[in-house]
Amino acid sequence: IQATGPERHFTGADLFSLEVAADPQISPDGSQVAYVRRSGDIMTDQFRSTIWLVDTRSSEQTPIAAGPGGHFSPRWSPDGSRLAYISSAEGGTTQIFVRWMESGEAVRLTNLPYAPGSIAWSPDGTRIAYSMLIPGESAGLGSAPDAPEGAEWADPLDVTTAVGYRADGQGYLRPGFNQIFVVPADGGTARQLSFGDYHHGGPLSWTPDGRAILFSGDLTPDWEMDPVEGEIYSLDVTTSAITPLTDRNGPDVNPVVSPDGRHIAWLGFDDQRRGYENVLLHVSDSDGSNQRVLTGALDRSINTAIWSANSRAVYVSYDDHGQTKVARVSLSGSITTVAEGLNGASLDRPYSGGSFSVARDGTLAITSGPATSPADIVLVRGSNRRQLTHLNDDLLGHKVMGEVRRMETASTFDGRPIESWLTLPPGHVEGQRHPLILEIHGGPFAAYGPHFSTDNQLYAAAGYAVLSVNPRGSTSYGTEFANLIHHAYPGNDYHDLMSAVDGVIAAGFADPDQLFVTGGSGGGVLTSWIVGNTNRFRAAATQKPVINWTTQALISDIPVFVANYWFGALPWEDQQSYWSRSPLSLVGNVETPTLVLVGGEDERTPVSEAEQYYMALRMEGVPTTLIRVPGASHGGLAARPSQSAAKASAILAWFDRYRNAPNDIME
Ligand SMILES: CC(=O)N[C@@H](C)C(=O)N[C@@H](C)C(=O)O
Repeated sequence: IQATGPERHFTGADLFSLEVAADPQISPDGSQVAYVRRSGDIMTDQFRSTIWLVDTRSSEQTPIAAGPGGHFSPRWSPDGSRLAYISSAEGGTTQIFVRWMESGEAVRLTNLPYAPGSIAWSPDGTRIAYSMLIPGESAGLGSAPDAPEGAEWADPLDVTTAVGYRADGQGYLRPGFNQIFVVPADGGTARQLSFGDYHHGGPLSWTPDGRAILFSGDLTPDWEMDPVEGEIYSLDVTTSAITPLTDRNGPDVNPVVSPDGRHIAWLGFDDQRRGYENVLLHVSDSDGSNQRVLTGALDRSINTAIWSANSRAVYVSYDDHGQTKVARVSLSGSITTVAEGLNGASLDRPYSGGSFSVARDGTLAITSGPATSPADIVLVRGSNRRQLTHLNDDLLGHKVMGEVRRMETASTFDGRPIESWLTLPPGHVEGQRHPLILEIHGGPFAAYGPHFSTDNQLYAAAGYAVLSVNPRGSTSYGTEFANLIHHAYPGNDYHDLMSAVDGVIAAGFADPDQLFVTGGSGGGVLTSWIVGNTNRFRAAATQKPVINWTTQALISDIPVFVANYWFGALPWEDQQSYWSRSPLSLVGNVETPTLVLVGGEDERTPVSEAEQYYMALRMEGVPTTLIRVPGASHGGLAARPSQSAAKASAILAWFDRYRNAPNDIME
């Protein structure tokens, strides 16, 4: 069928044309920003990563690595003359490349058997440190008979004694440990610096004299059973001797040495085995003495820390009321917000996020954009903001997108203010009511905000208003609000969600007879919880949910964390709590037609969670359908544009089936 005019609404096919900016790295002199551009590719059905350079004066763009393969992690040499990055340009395993900016020549520096990560220039620009997994031996037990020559036998048995033997996005893990290496920056032989059966984690930070590299890890025998623990260590580049710089019960991670070498900044908290803790910015003297917290008064979690060039302050990003901001934190602890409105690279749902870097003079490069478009690169100099890229103007400039409005309601449970964002159908006319989709975030310790979301825009283009709520438990409102669901999730967050729905009905935006609900992961938990508690919704779609906390605590890739931090007991020690907080315990109440959807390779909330719910709904005679997204992990449910568009389409088709159904069909 021939189109008779331009398509003014956002469509599933548009996902292939979206582009989003990530990982902006401003050059030390502030003249250029290297960034990762992720672009939909209709022929491979993927988002491809390329590296581009944008001039901060002219906004002119130059490709740095945009040919075949994936290219990411651009990092400037300390003098700004070279750019290191990781790339699969030559096929096979990703490698470290360096580009000489003046000549434009790029060379592959390494020939590594496994993918490198956490690349970090030495302060004199002569070496690059990186981390890489060194495979270990599988635990052996018994043996197969000897194979005759030429025989083709099945793979040997896979024997494991590891706690972390699976990970979302990776499947069953190859045994081995992350080690730290260093390679000359103009080519040569890489040298392994760390050894032993422990993970030596990035990011890596050199001391200014180039003699040591700081990293984090848990180098204690019990590391497998304590998923949160971590300390900062100093690794001597010559002798490989390791010196611990921190020692407390709780994570100490992301060390960064100040440019003058006098201080170390890092992130961490005291572990109280609570579901949520604010991650705090710490500093100490260079030997780990004189440790103190700089952001205790902020009551927000710190995501990233970068020293100012004069070593007097640390720039940090943090989430506040669903928005990501950058603040300058002085060594005396004064905190000044210097940039707002950051946006992350995730496209399907409106999660908070975003990244930034700082030039020598304090100019910031941030990822930012309105709620109706994916993130671009924005330059922030004092109170001046300048958008350097316009990656989606060509696609979205002539489309009518769903407008996003901030809402606030008092919870009927205890009167607390509950913030949310309402995406209205394009062309909304004041006073018009729409069918409403309540779309619930996961985590549960995470936050939605005024950020671009393909799911919400597709639902809005189909005529639905979409409500993204931050119920109790959401991050970016402080420790007390987040921990209102400690050992009590799902629970009173239900009332916050219902209050937000009633708020948009009272405000005249939503048709009270046309309510729908969906959400993923923790949002899938709450979707299933809602239909177990009320029949107000015409239809539901629970995505990658936890349905049974006992199986989740034993089969997911975060078993010890779920048991120790979200329950405080093992399933057989407190089966009552595990069962009463499981949506499966309420399945006998469900009458709402409920679609169940999960990634076929989800290791976080495994496929068996969704399958249990689907079968329980079938046994109860509730209208349902099970959708598996082939090859999709938990984090990658929307990684392939075709699947992301088809997922939204399936949910809309399910809701449309019940949208205009007469009430007697619903009963
Ligand atoms: C900690 C964690 O992974 N929780 C999951 C159960 C979850 O809810 N994830 C969210 C962030 C998602 O939307 O996938």
